[in-house]
Amino acid sequence: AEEENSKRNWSLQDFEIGKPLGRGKFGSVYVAREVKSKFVVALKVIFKEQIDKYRIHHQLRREMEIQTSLRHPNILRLYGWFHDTDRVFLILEYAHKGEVYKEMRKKGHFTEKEAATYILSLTKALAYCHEKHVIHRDIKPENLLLDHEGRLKIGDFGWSVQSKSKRHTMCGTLDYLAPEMVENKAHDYAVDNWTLGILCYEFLFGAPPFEAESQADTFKRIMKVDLSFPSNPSVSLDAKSLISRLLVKDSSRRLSLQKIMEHPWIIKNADFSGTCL
Ligand SMILES: COCCOc1ccc2cc1OCC(=O)N(C)CCCNCc1c[nH]c3ncnc(c13)N2
Repeated sequence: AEEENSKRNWSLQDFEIGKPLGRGKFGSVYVAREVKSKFVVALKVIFKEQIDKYRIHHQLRREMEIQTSLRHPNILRLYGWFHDTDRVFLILEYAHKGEVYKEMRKKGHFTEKEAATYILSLTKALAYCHEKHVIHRDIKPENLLLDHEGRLKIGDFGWSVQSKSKRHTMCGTLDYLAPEMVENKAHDYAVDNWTLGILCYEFLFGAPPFEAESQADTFKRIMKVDLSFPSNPSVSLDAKSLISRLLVKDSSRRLSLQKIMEHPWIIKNADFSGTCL
């Protein structure tokens, strides 16, 4: 059934459009239901004039080819796409519980069990991407989604690249960028390891570690790896040790994805089913 669905050329008539799920830089996302199968999806609508205006044809095409080719429980599926005269439509897996960062804001910060479960899910998804030579480079809370079981899904591949060599292009908001990216130096897979450290800190404390009033100050704090842990909320030494092994300036010395999965804090706290209900 799946293969004929992915080959089928879909059109807007095949879907009933539901509530809007949010607006991104290039388009809006809606809940939608495929009329015949009653299968619920997320439909991302991108206006062709925006694609032309921001000249993102090739990046969008690469991103869609990447996301279509990836099959992992912690990566949002891209089932297919279609277009009409002025819009491109992406047919995506629907994440019922929405954006991780909204959940984080609501709670202030996650428990060590929630944080460890999300970090483990992300690490597994990144290990899968890296073995397929895909570097994400733009993982931030608003790109992370939760399905109906509370399972984490990486939502959009804003700046992912198929790469074996080092990459140079600048991208993403500063808070999550590794020093070698902020310095616009050559970078490789290890940027995602750095970002895992940033996210682990933010999940536990409610804000990223190098946050500052200005981008210039954030830049300085990243370059110095100016890392400090507030005493409130109180966080275990194991968690701090993992974060300190990821937020390392020398990208070759950051803890590997395999070692993250074996870290005592992950083993002790993560729910290996990924749902942590
Ligand atoms: C070129 O695009 C590649 C794919 O990008 C996306 C795929 C799916 C997305 C969001 C994507 O990009 C970011 C974006 O548009 N927003 C930040 C606005 C909407 C936020 N999502 C809210 C949301 C809630 N339940 C969901 N279930 C599935 N997908 C969702 C959402 N969003």
